[in-house]
Amino acid sequence: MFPAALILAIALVTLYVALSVRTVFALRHFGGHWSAGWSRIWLLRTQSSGEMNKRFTEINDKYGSTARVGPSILVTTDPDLLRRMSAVRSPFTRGPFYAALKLHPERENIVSVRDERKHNELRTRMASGYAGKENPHLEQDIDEQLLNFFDLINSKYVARPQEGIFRTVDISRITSFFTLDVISKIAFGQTFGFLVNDEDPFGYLKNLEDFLPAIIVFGVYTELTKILKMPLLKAALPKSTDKRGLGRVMGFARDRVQERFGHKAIVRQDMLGSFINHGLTQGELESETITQITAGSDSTASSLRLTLHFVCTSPPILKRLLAEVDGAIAAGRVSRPVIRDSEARQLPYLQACIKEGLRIYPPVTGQMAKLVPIGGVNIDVDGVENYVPGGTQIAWNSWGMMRHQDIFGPDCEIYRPERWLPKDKGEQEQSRIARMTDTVGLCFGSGRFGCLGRGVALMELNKALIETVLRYNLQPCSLSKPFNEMVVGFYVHTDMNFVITERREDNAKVDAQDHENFGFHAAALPGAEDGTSGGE
Ligand code: HEM
Repeated sequence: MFPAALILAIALVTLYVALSVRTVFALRHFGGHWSAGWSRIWLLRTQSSGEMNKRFTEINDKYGSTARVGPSILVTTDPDLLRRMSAVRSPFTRGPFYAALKLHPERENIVSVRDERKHNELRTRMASGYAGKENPHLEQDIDEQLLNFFDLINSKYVARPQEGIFRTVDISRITSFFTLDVISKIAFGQTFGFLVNDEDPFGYLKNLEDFLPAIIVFGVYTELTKILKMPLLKAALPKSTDKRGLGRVMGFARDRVQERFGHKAIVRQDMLGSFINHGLTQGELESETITQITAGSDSTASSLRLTLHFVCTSPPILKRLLAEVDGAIAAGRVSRPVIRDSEARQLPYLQACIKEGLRIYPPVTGQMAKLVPIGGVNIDVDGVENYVPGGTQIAWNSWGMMRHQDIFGPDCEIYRPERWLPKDKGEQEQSRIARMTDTVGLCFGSGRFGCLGRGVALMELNKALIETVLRYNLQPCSLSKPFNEMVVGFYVHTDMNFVITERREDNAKVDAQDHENFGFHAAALPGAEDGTSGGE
């Protein structure tokens, strides 16, 4: 008995070692951390480090534009490879990674479904709803939420030090409130009420933070998603009957969907209305509405808050942006109280600021790994052809992709919107900018996997960035640590505390007058000018 068990154990270990060696050798042409060929522990540690974007970039910088991060996982910063994998007739498919993006306990959604035919069909039916083509109120709905955003700031967060009112606000929180209310309004005609209540009414954002460990583990060991089908674990997943968190959001979405069916069905021209017109069933919609909320809120919020941060902490950039828009307002090219999307698109420096924001902080940093087809493919890695066997997943490193020095210039770590402005009208400049534009557009993915909400996201950014800097001065409370950041495929920002004061044309004049009226003098510390050391 004993020898038989021993033989079995030895046979299993030998089999395991042989399979591992085969896996390690299959991608031996690709550099990476020494342990990455043997296990996914390095990947797990990287994902849980809170700075996966930077660690992936270190690996790509060291080992090449496509490098190894797991036994059968590569990561790439190569824009051409991403385009190739996502192209309409490409044989690459979604990798097992996508299964981890299933949020509804029973149903797939457009982001998680791996079956190509089903995905394609869903995409065709949902595209016009996401693009807002069947929603005549889309722009007005966004404007309304932006004005609610300003009402919240005006009523609770504007500091007026001269009146003894000292306030700060965490802009990571209120920018999320803004995009969450926008998406709920344009998706099903009713806001969640984040902005008007100045709170997270469902505990959704808090719940997202609680889920971070699971998001990290499932993103690496994607096969674990299968165990979630077990009744015991399934019961622990968010449900639409929950009182708080994602489950409560699911319940809200389910109720909005239910209202559209039955004999007293509400008919509205919004995303949901468009999806219904294109034949999505009630069950499909219950799953898709959760995806709308998760896909459509955090990414835009992080881009908005970080672009605001970069613009407002760089006086020459802010000055130039304001000069551009003030000039356009004076020329009657900007609607009030909120700029139109079409007008914002005509402001080159505003566009440069937005593109630079998306470049320096691409909002989606998750793997979004594509699966190499059976039979394998040859790919180019920095000028060398390498074979990748079928079944390998190729993830993207969006952070590294947006930092290619040969595309964006040697100062790609710096927020500099000027890089987007042509230095002359020559062909070389045109192709430099076209290449940068093509690459930064990839932060939305590409081809048959590209973001369906791109137009909505850009509309929000076009409006919110310029209208905020027109109304307010924003100053981070701490320059040494302006915010806490955790990167887990998206950004979790906390304590992004800013002082917000009203921007009034006459502010500078008023201050100068105050000094005159009260006879203030700069009381300099004794020092060099009067020849004293100031120490006595
Ligand atoms: C700056 C903001 C945004 C960025 C950077 C962004 C980026 C992305 C990326 C990288 C993907 C996946 C690409 C892939 O799988 O290869 C994606 C997919 C998607 N996004 Fe966005 N997104 C943004 C905003 C939005 C908004 C506002 C919405 C909804 C209104 C939205 C809806 C979607 C949907 C539905 C998909 C799935 C498309 C499909 O599977 O065919 N996104 N987005």
